[in-house]
Amino acid sequence: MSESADSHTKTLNFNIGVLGHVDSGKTSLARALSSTASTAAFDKNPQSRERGITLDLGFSSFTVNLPDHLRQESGGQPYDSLQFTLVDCPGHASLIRTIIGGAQIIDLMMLVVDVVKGIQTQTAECLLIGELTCPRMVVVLNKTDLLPPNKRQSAIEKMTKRLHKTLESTRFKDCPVIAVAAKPGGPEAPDTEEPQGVPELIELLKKQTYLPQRDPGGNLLMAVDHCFSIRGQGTVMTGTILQGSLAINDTVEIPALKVTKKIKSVQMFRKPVSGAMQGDRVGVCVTQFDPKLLERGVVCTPGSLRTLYAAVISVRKIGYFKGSLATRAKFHITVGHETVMARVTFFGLPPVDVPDMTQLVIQPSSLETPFTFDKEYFYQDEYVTAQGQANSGPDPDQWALLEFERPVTCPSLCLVIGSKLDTDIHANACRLAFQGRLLQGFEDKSYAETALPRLRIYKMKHKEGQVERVTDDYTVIGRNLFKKETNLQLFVGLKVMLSSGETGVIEGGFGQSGKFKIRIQEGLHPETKQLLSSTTKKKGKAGGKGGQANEEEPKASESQPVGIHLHFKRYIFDPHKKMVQS
Ligand SMILES: Nc1nc2c(ncn2[C@@H]2O[C@H](COP(=O)(O)OP(=O)(O)OP(=O)(O)O)[C@@H](O)[C@H]2O)c(=O)[nH]1
Repeated sequence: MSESADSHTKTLNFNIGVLGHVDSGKTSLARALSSTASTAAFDKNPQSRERGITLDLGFSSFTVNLPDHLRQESGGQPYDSLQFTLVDCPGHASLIRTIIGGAQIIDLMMLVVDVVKGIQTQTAECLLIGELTCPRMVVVLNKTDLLPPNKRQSAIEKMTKRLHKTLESTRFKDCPVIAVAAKPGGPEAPDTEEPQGVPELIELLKKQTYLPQRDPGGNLLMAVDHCFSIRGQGTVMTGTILQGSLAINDTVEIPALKVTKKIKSVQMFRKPVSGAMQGDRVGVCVTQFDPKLLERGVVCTPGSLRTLYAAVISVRKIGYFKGSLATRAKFHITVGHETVMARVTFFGLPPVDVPDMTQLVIQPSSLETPFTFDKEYFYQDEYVTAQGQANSGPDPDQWALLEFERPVTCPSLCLVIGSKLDTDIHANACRLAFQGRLLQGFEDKSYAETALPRLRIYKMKHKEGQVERVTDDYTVIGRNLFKKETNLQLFVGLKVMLSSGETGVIEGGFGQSGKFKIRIQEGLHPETKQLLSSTTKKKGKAGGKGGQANEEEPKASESQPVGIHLHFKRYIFDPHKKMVQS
């Protein structure tokens, strides 16, 4: 919670994410709110006008009188005013980046809907993101001036009903819906045209506020969105503190530049302060560096962030995503404050014939599925939705390995969103594919050799061959299970099953053509011997070499009555590709 420059007044900062489909009027609304608040009689604070028009890279703020319910809630720590910081989220990529980065600090989401167009693709995506990250929402139906005056009220009511129906299945079930015209007349209208419904919206926002939980503890993480230098003073980075706190004289790290810098001064909305904490928007002046090197990025407690080449995440498919989640496919991954491409490998626990109910228990934290290197995991060609869970609840026991195209810097356990941003926004399809939480990061560039072999993800394989002949009561020669070039040593010791019922063990290769010896511990059944010797006799007649151990390949047309079945596991990241018995 911010302490304003004047130590006699204390301002409570409340962050509102402004989200909605392209062109729904987010920026116009943010502008209308800021200017209405600073010019109208909402605020008796003399500094509000100056603050209210601070528009910088999608962030604006305005100050209003503290509502009574907050005065009561804040009890021993009374505030004098309430500052709304609007985080206007523009294009999609920056939207999810901002939201994920700001997940801990957005206290309320304002979903802007074009009243004429209703719910559009991005509206639905914003709703999803809101569900993942935001405790409260207000829906703003914008552009009501475009409705014919005589049908305006009924059209607004109809749209409100439709929205409530859509929201029924979300946790924003009873959220308020309000109608406005942020910029009546559209782009051509003169700026003097007064917005409609904005004072009412401000009142509604005030009612929806609560005391946000901010934690000054833990490592500092600040998202920087702008950087410039001031001659003689240093370089200023503006941004939002996502985690922890900072103060003058602290040393902070800029991971992208691999440098640490000392904080010389801090400002909040142009007023000097001695420090700031989670949720605050600040300008931080540090010792000089070239601002061009850091357009956007993060600042943190030295050594607290990790640069990852790959990661294991818990994963849940987003129900509205129509595409498939195929292993080895590439997705845009938003993690921490970055969006990068990554190749994804999905895996889960081995399938069970009889469902073990303990495996279907949903983790209460809903996003964090325990992950450990000690378990064995089952490779999935495609993400598997847990039985009976549909897409609504968290999937237990579903993970994914992400291999980033370039390393990412992020805090541990952060939220991860996978999307297909290259899908056409007008295709009317949800581009958010899955969400999860980062559970295990791989910081070593050579993770494929060092860490991945520890990740025991296996595929089940099945091979079928035939017994060619018997050499003695305890040994048979098999064929057609392996190719000539297969390294049979990798299979030595694996158990096989004969179609006649006996089990055996692969003892080693036999000759050069991929044949192999099987040791039958219990001995061959007399019937099996009988069956095989009759085939061998037949073959002997045909080929003239029956009974003798040789490497001649039998003709494909010759039927072999005894089959060999081999089931084994293959660990997909095993550098030696050793085969293991199932
Ligand atoms: N008629 C009318 N037009 C509006 C209203 N609000 C916004 N517009 C117009 O709608 C267009 C989009 O407005 P913006 O505020 O830029 O929308 P946005 O959602 O911020 O757009 P992006 O950031 O590009 O996603 C502009 O041409 C605005 O002038 C309104 O209340 N009525």
